[in-house]
Amino acid sequence: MANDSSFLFAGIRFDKKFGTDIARFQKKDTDNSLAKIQSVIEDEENKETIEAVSAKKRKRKKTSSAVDGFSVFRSSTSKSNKEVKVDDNEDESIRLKKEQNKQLERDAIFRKNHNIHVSGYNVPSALQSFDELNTRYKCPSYLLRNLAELGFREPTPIQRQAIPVLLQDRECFACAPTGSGKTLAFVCPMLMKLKAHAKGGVRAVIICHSRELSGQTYRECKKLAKGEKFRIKLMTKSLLRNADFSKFSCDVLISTPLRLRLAIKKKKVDLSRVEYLVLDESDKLFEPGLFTQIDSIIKACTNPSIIRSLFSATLPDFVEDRARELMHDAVRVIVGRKNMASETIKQKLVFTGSEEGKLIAIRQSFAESLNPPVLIFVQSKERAKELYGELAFDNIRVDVIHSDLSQDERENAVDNFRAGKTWVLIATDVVARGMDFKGINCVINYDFPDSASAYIHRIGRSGRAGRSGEAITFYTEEDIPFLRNVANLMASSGCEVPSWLTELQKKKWKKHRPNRDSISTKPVVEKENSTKPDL
Ligand SMILES: Nc1ncnc2c1ncn2[C@@H]1O[C@H](COP(=O)(O)OP(=O)(O)OP(=O)(O)O)[C@@H](O)[C@H]1O
Repeated sequence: MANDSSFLFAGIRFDKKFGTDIARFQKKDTDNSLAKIQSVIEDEENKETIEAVSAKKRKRKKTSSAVDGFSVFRSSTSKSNKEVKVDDNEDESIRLKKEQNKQLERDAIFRKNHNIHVSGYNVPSALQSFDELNTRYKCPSYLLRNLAELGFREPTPIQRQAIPVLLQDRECFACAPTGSGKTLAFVCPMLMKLKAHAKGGVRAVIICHSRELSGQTYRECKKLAKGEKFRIKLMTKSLLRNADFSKFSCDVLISTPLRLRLAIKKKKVDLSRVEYLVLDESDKLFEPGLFTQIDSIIKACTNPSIIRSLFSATLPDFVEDRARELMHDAVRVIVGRKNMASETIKQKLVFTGSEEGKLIAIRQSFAESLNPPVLIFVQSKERAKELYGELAFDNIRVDVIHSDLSQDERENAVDNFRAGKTWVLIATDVVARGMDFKGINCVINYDFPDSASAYIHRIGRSGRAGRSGEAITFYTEEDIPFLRNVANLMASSGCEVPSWLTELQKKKWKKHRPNRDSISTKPVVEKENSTKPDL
């Protein structure tokens, strides 16, 4: 089964470019207004009703004319009961078919208005509102209350479509822009399906690529589950070390791949009863470094009725292939276009000439106007330390996060930045994905990102949940071969890009991490002694 993908989408046409599934509406639709489209449907409905009535009249006329001269008022009772039954059944099935077609049309128009594209057999209608969670799926009141308390009034497009898909026990792989609410899109149906706490091993698993994201997802789950006694666990170092996994039981377990794999191998955690498995940031999880761990987790989840889902803001073809190998009868949900930067972010490219130029540019820009919070990305932990060493004494509340720090230090760095105690956070790609720092005003790519997905995820730390944001990308001579790739991403998300940029030569973007000159301007001895000041 693993390698036979064709049956997964049996009965559907898999349109990678999504052009055809909306084309027929584009033909009719010159004005995007839903009201207008709906009135067209209603007109169509009226027309169909009128046609159906006249057809019935014609039919009746035909029946009566057939008996003309015998009795003009001859009623249908003159037909045998069997004939009447066949007629009624036919009418009923025509009516049902028409109703189904109308619903499909309404669904397609609704999706088009919310920029949702789906592929898959029999995809459930998207949610019109959170109220439908109750009317269609009997959503428990604690969850509706929590949604309201969190201020979530309307579902986001990914939530509108992915929630009903998962609630109808369909596997799903989904791609939606950064900051568009994917976490709720998988946590909400998971809690609804689990219903209440139950004993019996691990019931649901969410895998996140980093400890920071696992912690954040854990907190989001807790917020959504408030008021219901679920056992939600985060696989921390101490849990991994101290738990008796032979008796381990929880409703939702959130973990990084490495920790869960260790728990499977060394502690024999039992995942055979897992009913829901979510791979968040799935393209990252399927990268070579993590794939073996993910593979062993997937294999350990042996429950035949498991529902698996994959979510990310970037969905490369190799992940789609994996998803099709892995999943049964899956629904593919794409919001907007695949692999696109969020449209709410104003993006800029700045030529700095050299490494020195970058430092001058950043100092100048902070001196002119520093509008915190600002997140700065560099390509390695060494460079993060160096830049921190430069900015730490510039009278700016700056901190740094990278993988050499202890877990506590990493958590403190994130918490202080979230709380506004830190204005500028220097980071490696360790926080480029998934992290929800509310209200980041600006992301600076101090070092050019090494791939399209790195660019999309890094800048996606700003402009979240419909807010606006800004992203500035520094480039030097070394980055010019890859400039066009960023320019294309900028253009496709609606930013103005000078034409010379998009006319540059095309170059395949393969992990671009050149050896850059040191950021540090301090002599070596002083550099070694520089410590991190308290915030
Ligand atoms: N329906 C909603 N209405 C308003 N805000 C929402 C809604 N759903 C989620 N949010 C908020 O949107 C923000 C982004 O959500 P989330 O972190 O789930 O995004 P994401 O799509 O997973 O992003 P990324 O791709 O970067 O991981 C969060 O602050 C979350 O609380």
